[in-house]
Amino acid sequence: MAPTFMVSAPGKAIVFDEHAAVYGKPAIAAAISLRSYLLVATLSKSRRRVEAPYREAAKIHIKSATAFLYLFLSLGSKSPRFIYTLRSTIPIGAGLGSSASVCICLSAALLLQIRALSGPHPDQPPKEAEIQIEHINRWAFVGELCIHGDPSGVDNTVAAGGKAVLFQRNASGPPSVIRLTKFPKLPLLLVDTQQPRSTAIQVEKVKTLKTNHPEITEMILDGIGKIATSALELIPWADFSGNSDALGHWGTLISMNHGFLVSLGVSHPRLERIRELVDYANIGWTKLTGAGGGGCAITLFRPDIEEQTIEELERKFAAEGFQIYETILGADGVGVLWPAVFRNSTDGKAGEEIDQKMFENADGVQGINQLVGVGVQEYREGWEFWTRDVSPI
Ligand SMILES: Nc1ncnc2c1ncn2[C@@H]1O[C@H](COP(=O)(O)OP(=O)(O)O)[C@@H](O)[C@H]1O
Ligand SMILES: C[C@@](O)(CCOP(=O)(O)O)CC(=O)O
Repeated sequence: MAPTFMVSAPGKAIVFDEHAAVYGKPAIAAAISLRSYLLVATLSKSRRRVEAPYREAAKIHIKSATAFLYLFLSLGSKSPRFIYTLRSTIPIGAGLGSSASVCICLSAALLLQIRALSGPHPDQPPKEAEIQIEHINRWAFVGELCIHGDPSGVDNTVAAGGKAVLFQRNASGPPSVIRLTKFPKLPLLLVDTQQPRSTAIQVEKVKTLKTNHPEITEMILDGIGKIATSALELIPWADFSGNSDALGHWGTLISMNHGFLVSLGVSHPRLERIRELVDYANIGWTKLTGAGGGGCAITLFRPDIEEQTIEELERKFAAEGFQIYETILGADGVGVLWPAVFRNSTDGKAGEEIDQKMFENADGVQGINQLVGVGVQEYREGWEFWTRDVSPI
């Protein structure tokens, strides 16, 4: 009987150049340490059934249940004796690529079950690892087609390989995607306005602005495009540890990028409130991420911020109904915990299997992170990742 195992994949944040990306400018999206986790447990022979990963048939789950069924019927092992249990720490519908992360988990788990992947293991040649990542990514894209209709493929590419990508739309074909394997791991505050938003409406807003004020809007879009280029130039050589100017340089670019997005009309009073509170606390540089009009803001921390200042700010956010996440930018891509057994443990659980009940009962984001997390506060040993060849940037 195959052991119980687990796979995990990150969400994403657009770090530079949303909206300008629609008009062919380069944009940078990076993996964040909020993740989906999928536990695959084998049933005994007497219990032959397939259990879908969503316990409540809530409307919001229907699309991803469809993706699961499509992938399961395309890739599923001939012996349907498994329970797939999905838990996630990524807010849904907030522009953080939750569905792509789910699809990467489903695709990786199903491909592992039919033994169509090799690794991950520490000695695996990067070229071979790259092939596995792409195999997972392509099937995940099929799942994304079920959920999003016509996605660009950026979210699943980031969730598969982690770190970050530079993507650029192409008038005559699919977008070009360059993997940024040297992208730094940076602590990030992610604040969810809890304000629902529609990407299509925000994109339409910019289109109308461009029709009514073509010259000025194009100037703004050009300006935004130059921001990603400038940010990119720093990656190969910069030290982002806080001992150099690199972090401040990126911080300035983040603030400038937000200013441009405000002038395109895609911010929201709740997003501006986040920026105001962060600016008063003077802890970092803030911009909206994704389509805007609600959704999330990201703050890159200045170096040497006192924990107390962050805690005070977090209290203010909570009092005003914002949801906060301390995350890492440039997180790892798809990972595997095989078998799903505790390796390190301060609670005397080392060697114990992480079973379905334990996973289901984990209490919220914190509970999931404590149990199996590869996030910020927790890093459970045993997770392995396919590691790509290091690119020049
Ligand atoms: N963890 C999840 N569980 C169930 N369904 C999900 C999950 N994540 C995403 N989805 C489905 O995918 C849709 C798109 O969500 P998401 O990827 O978060 O959108 P975006 O990143 O564009 O804001 C949701 O409306 C929901 O139907
Ligand atoms: C506004 C835009 O640039 C990014 C939208 O991001 P999201 O849907 O919020 O993840 C649209 C796009 O590039 O397709």
